[in-house]
Amino acid sequence: MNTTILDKIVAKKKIEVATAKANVFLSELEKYPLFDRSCYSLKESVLRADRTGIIAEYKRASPSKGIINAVSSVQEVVKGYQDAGASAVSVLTDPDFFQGNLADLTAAREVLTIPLLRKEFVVDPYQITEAKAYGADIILLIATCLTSEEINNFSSYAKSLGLNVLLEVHNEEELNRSIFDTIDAIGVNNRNLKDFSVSLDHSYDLVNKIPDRFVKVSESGISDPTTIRALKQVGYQAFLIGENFMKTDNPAEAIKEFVKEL
Ligand SMILES: O=C(O)c1ccccc1NCC(=O)[C@H](O)[C@H](O)COP(=O)(O)O
Repeated sequence: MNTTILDKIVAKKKIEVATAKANVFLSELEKYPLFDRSCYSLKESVLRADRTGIIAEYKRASPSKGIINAVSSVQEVVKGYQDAGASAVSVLTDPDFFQGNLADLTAAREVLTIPLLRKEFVVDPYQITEAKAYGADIILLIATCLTSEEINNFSSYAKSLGLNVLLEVHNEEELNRSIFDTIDAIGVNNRNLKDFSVSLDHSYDLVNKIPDRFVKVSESGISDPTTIRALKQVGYQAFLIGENFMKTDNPAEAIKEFVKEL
């Protein structure tokens, strides 16, 4: 069987987490000042009429596109996202494939009063403790990378810390084996993480299969306000957008212009 980039990301992630665990014990993370904090609710933020439903992402690079934006500062960008009406902000913390880090997450937390997602490939509950300790309100669980048992256990642990849980699926099989009451939001990733093809059909095909008690999120490949209007019509409440803003010289300005067209 061919090894995909996703396999490589997950393999590298397991090594990264083992190193982190050896360097900073879990009991130490639990003493970090940001760990003892109540989290902003993703659902409440998404439902607010004065916000757009956009979960705007800070993304320096990606496996599919290489370098996207190596210059814009995290605080300037995420503050701009918030000021433009984003419902939440997503910050990638993977260093090897996305050029992110946990310091970016804490820097974002310092300037935000809206929910903050740690965008990461979670393979171990230690990363969930880290997410809280470094300032996140939301964690992502990617069904493609996890068993049903892991999704159940990891989401229960995240809820016990007061975090919001966003589950990411790409097809019906993943959706059907991943629904637990400890999940707050379900995101349909329009990008196939194995071959990077992008199609909004995934969002349209799955929307009515997601129970209405979950916040419905459409993720990736969104570059046009018209697409958001169409996705809203079929039942999506939130929209994860990264590259479309980050590929510009001024992501904060780009979201402002985008929102004017909604
Ligand atoms: O973006 C990639 O190339 C990628 C490759 C492999 C795994 C994950 C990947 N992206 C993570 C994301 O989920 C996106 O950053 C996010 O949905 C925003 O997508 P976009 O608006 O298309 O930047």
